[in-house]
Amino acid sequence: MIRSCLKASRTFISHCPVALSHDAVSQPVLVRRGLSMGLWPFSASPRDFSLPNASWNAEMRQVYDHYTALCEVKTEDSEETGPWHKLPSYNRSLKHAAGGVYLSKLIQSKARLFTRNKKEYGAAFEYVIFMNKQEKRCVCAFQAGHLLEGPPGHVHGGAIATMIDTVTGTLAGYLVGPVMTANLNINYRSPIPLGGVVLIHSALDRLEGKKIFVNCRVTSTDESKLHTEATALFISVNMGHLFGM
Ligand SMILES: CCCCCCCCCCCCCCCC(=O)SCCNC(=O)CCNC(=O)[C@H](O)C(C)(C)COP(=O)(O)OP(=O)(O)OC[C@H]1O[C@@H](n2cnc3c(N)ncnc32)[C@H](O)[C@@H]1OP(=O)(O)O
Repeated sequence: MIRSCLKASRTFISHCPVALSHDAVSQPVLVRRGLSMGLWPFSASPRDFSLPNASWNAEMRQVYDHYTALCEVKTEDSEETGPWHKLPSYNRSLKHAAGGVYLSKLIQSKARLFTRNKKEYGAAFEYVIFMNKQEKRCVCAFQAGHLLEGPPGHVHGGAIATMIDTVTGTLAGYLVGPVMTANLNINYRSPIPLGGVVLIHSALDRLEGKKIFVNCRVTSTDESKLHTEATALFISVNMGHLFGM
């Protein structure tokens, strides 16, 4: 069983955008693997859910174009990489999931990332995350679909919390490797209209041993309106923790 867990974790590791070296199962060592996902095991060309689609409104597209331009600085001679990176986003993390420790094969095969479990464009979580590793921060453009309604015409607080957990967790994971959320503190300041686009800004506050403290602000795209503020604590875990070992 331990061998199958290790195999599962290695499969997982080798397909993370920011992954650990193979001998990092018990001792994380960060290895930047770039954004290529060419060896993805589930299909020849997995869908990157963070690419523009027909459901994106003009504001969402505008933010995407703005940050994409900051990713690629083209000169006459060469195409340099800017300080920002667009992260790809897939709906499955694991082929073998928890190595059979907890999950039945049926559940393993059907498991999907919560925020990417709708095939219908625009129905729920449309988002794209841009990472700035130098500044240890990221920005997410989030367009909330009609299935995320809470108060009439506005986004459900749980859906907002999900996105905050996702963005802050992605930042923490990008910077230090596998993490789990230990604490999430949220203040809802003003409601987010359904179908609207907001920016979710997240930055590293500090690292204390295994603890990663991250802050987060959800604002309008022009940043004039504050919708939500949050702080999050993530704990660095080894792959064994994720697989119940
Ligand atoms: C792997 C990534 C793959 C990504 C690829 C797919 C891409 C898509 C990206 C989407 C990104 C989504 C990101 C979502 C991430 C979740 O939503 S995770 C799910 C929700 N979280 C959980 O279920 C966590 C459940 N809790 C646990 O497993 C364990 O309690 C923890 C949090 C891992 C900590 O356990 P532990 O390692 O034994 O830590 P422990 O030694 O007890 O404590 C370490 C330190 O932290 C402190 N601490 C621990 N808990 C707390 C707390 N709640 N409050 C304050 N301090 C605390 C302790 O006091 C201690 O402090 P020091 O004494 O060192 O000063």
